[in-house]
Amino acid sequence: MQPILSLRQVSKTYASGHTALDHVDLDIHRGEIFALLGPNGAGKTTLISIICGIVTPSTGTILVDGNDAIRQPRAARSKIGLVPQEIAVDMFSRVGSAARYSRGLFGKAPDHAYCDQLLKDLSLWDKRDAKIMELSGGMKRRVMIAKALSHEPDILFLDEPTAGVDVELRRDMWKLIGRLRDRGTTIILTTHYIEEAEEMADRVGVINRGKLLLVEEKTALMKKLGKRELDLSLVEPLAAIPAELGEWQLSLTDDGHRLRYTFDAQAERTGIPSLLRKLHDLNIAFKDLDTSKSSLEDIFVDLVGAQA
Ligand SMILES: Nc1ncnc2c1ncn2[C@@H]1O[C@H](COP(=O)(O)OP(=O)(O)OP(=O)(O)O)[C@@H](O)[C@H]1O
Repeated sequence: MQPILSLRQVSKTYASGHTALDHVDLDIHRGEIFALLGPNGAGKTTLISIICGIVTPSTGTILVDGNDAIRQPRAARSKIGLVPQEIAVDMFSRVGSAARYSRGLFGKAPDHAYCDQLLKDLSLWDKRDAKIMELSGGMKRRVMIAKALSHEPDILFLDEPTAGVDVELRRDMWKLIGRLRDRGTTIILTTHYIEEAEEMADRVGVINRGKLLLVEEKTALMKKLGKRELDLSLVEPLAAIPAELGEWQLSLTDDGHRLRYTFDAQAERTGIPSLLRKLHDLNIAFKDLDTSKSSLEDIFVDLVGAQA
């Protein structure tokens, strides 16, 4: 299937001389949730702004559902809903009219039933007569989403959708994004909450200093780079790892009180039973054991750290 969004060799050097994007190639599949991860200043907002026609790229081409974002900006933009990082709405307008008004800006015929349904889906229906300034931060964010969806876009960009919102609202937001995807909307979100990508995304892209370092299926990425660790708290500290334990990948921490075994999370045989037997044979006793899995966060820190 044709990608819904296709970027080729997109670069942006601002007038200041700063290169915010450096030859980015990216295809987004129809109907997926794609999370773009990157630290502050990595180029995420610049990338979204270019796709939405807000910033002009220095080089490169962008096709939005077959429309050239530079030569056919209106057609390209009509396919996209954008929820920016900053809440930017007319605080005096009423919730009920915000989506209807935004729809009009895209030149779409009024469809009150559709706009009302949006408010219901976003749990804003009870607030339809409230002024936007009377809403909580989380509710204002929902209004931003209603406005972004008002013209029935196929692609929804969410720039840091849950920055500064509490845990409960974040979970609500994730559910909402899941529902939108179920209805066929392609969702691209930027985040520096790795947990968000881990929870939601089908694919993950990692960007740092304007370069797209990697694009991968989330589960494949976690399989490929994921490691597991088994930590044993020893009864007696060890000065060194005995030679008899050479076949396992072990390290000593905590002044020899802790023996750590790192193994491939996906391997058929973990090697743990044989390691425990060997420890028993060597009279190395432990009082506690703990396992952990490397998260997307560990993988991300390794990737970005390697580029530093
Ligand atoms: N208009 C501009 N003129 C000059 N430099 C800019 C401009 N806009 C952004 N930059 C710089 O480009 C780089 C990328 O910024 P961008 O906002 O795209 O990053 P980001 O990944 O979205 O970061 P954040 O998560 O902090 O929003 C930063 O170093 C930023 O200072």
